Amino acid sequence: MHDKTLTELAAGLASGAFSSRELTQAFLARIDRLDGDLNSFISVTAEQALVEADRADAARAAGNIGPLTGVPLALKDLFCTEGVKTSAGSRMLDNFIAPYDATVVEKLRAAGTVSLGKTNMDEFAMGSSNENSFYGPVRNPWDPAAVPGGSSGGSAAAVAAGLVPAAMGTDTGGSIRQPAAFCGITGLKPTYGRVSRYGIIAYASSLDQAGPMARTAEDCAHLLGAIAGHDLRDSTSVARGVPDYTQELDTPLAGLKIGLPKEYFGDGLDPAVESAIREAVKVFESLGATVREISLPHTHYAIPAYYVIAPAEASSNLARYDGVRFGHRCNAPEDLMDLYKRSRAEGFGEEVKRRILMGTHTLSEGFFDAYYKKAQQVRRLIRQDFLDAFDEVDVLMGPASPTPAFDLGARKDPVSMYLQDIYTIAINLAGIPGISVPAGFAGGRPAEGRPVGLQILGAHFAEARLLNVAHQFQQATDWHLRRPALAEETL
Ligand SMILES: NC(=O)C[C@H](N)C(=O)O
Repeated sequence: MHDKTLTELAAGLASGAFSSRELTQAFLARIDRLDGDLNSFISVTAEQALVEADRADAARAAGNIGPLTGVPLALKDLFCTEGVKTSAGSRMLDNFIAPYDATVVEKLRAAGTVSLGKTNMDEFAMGSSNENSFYGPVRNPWDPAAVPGGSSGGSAAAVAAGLVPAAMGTDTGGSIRQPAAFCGITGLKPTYGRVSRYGIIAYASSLDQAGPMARTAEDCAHLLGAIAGHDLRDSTSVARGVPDYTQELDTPLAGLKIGLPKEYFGDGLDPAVESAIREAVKVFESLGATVREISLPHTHYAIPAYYVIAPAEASSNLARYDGVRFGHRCNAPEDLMDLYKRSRAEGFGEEVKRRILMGTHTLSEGFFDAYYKKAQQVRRLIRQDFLDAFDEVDVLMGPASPTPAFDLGARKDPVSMYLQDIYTIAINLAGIPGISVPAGFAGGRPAEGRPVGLQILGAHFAEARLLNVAHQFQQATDWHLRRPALAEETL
């Protein structure tokens, strides 16, 4: 069962081929057997999952069902889940049991899905390799020497290894798309405001957005439909109807106008990644699309702008972890100052501290105009680049990441890690949606056989179009059906 897509599993449940309990048990057994080395889960909530599965089976028997009733999935460990540890990959929240459900979790539960547990991630979603987790690194199912990407690395690895058919991630600067690319799965970052952020542990509030990670675009379409929508508890969620994202999947692509941003094919792009992307573009041409070069002239400002804005917002969001109300508290504090200082020094890891320091500096008096304000102005120019591009073309395409997955421990310098985000970050700054789909494999050592992701970008709220374009590609190719050897293992 583990080799089926979410859509196929939903059909199997509907036809009575298996029950949600059987499905849930099968995936739990796989997690039990295969996750020791992968480390993709922080918490497995087996007991609760079986209760939810039985509830789904009972609902089905009563005829009270939706398209996702009884389907298992997993949640990145920054979605608050009532009564379940929600750590954000940090020692700071290792003892935090969330008192309520995030809106995404509430919606998934209302849709009848079954959560198998919480997946590993870079601490507070800061990272591109999952090496910044308090719970240890995650391994890439395609090659245990490689990272799975980050920060939603646990979600990506769990789906790629067939431990769960789908998982939720979040994307602030690439955290869904880059790990999806590294692990050979499909990951969608929706438009900012499409999905409620209520109950998602905040990193950079003007950029954070939740989205689905699964085998196929079709699976992502079902999941996005379940989690999208306006929420009074998140003032940045947009009051706009949620379409049926599966409806346009089969629309033919004849006449589709594709733009290739020339800045996404420049220095630093791995040749194997480039050739996979160019081959993928040819597939679209064979489906009747036209292709032209586009320029996004402010692209090179995206990383500097993001690494001012994101740490600034993080330094403010993370001020709440003070050891007083919840989270890690140091032993025997001498006074309040000592409590703050030691709780934070012990609770946060190195990268989180680095970003809090950077953010506090750029927001401090005398520096605000030079850094934060300027970065916001640059952000506006970056957004305008995309708006101009979408006057000319329907979608943009390029690589999700400049390289395939790199080796664990290979990038020690934080700047070289930040450069990983070169093709993903501008999308968050502009607030537009983006999807990464499997598009081939790298050749040559050490990346031989590691997946490559094609990134497809659309205008604000063009998710249905992106899913259509991605689905048509998946009808014409089989990259998304390839499995790492680990995932072939049956029980
Ligand atoms: N959170 C993300 O989207 C990942 C990004 N690499 C960051 O560290 O900020």
